[in-house]
Amino acid sequence: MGMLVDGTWQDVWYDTDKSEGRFQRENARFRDWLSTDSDDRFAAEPGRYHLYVSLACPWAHRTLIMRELKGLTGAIGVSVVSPLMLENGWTFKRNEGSTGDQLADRNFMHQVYTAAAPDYTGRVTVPVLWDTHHDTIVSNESADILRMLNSAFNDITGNHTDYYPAALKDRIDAWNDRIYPAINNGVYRAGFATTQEAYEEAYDEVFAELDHIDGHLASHRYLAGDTLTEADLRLFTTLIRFDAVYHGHFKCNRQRLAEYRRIPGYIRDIYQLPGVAGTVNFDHIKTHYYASHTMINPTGVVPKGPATDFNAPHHRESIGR
Ligand SMILES: N[C@@H](CCC(=O)N[C@@H](CS)C(=O)NCC(=O)O)C(=O)O
Repeated sequence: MGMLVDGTWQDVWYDTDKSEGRFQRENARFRDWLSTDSDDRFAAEPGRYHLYVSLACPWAHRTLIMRELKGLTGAIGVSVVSPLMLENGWTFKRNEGSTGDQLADRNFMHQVYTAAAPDYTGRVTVPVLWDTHHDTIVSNESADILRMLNSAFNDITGNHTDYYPAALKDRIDAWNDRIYPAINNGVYRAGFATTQEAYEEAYDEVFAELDHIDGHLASHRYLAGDTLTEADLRLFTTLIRFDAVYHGHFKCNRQRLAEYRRIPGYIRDIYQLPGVAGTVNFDHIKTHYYASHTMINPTGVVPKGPATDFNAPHHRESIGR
């Protein structure tokens, strides 16, 4: 674990000293957008853009699911990093489960960042959307990448399914605003807290929001109603990891999600959508968290369980109808 400082890699852990033990996520720095206009700098074209992802990472996972649902697997290539993130950060070690860097055969993810910005200072995160024409990073913000994949390639693929429809925009935005701090980032705030108070604050927020969601799902198949939207995809990647990782490793252990009434069926509903199960890799997920965060789990031993059947029937087809 580390970061780039003026383009040089430094092996340092998150600094929580200045924030009373609270983990604070850094904002993404590359925030350009793909365009449907062929004259624009980042025009959408098949074969031109590439995703750098970790199969362990919930933020990267969102972009892989959208790539599947939007029929973009042929148009956008993928490089998967090794699940272990140690002194060199994310690596492309093929003997540790990486596909290798499919574009330039680099050894480390930080070299992707310095290829785009030689004097970059900041964290080296996945996902990254890379442009092979300008040899640079378009975006390293998963929420933005999700929106781009949702709309920029529609005329190329003919897939016009909209996961951020105008009619549901306000509802989706409202859910995203709740779920990001309380759930997506909430589990990290619990897990990376270095004071009791910071941990308990995050833990309480995580379960208050999960309780709220479980209640909502009693009468709504998905967050925004009976339509699957990006808000569900953003929530799903945290939920699918919860019992395997966040419950134990991040100490979010008031209960397992399996003990909720509706959340387990909701997870299976999304898991069973065509293309989604293939994006879920529990080997990478568990190895990454338990073996990379050596200050939380110094032995690096990876738990075998839990044994959850995400293919069991979800019985949610008629909810809310
Ligand atoms: N805001 C980013 C966050 C991405 C992120 O934090 N990814 C994690 C992996 S789950 C990462 O690469 N962390 C490396 C680090 O913080 O040094 C997004 O949503 O794309």
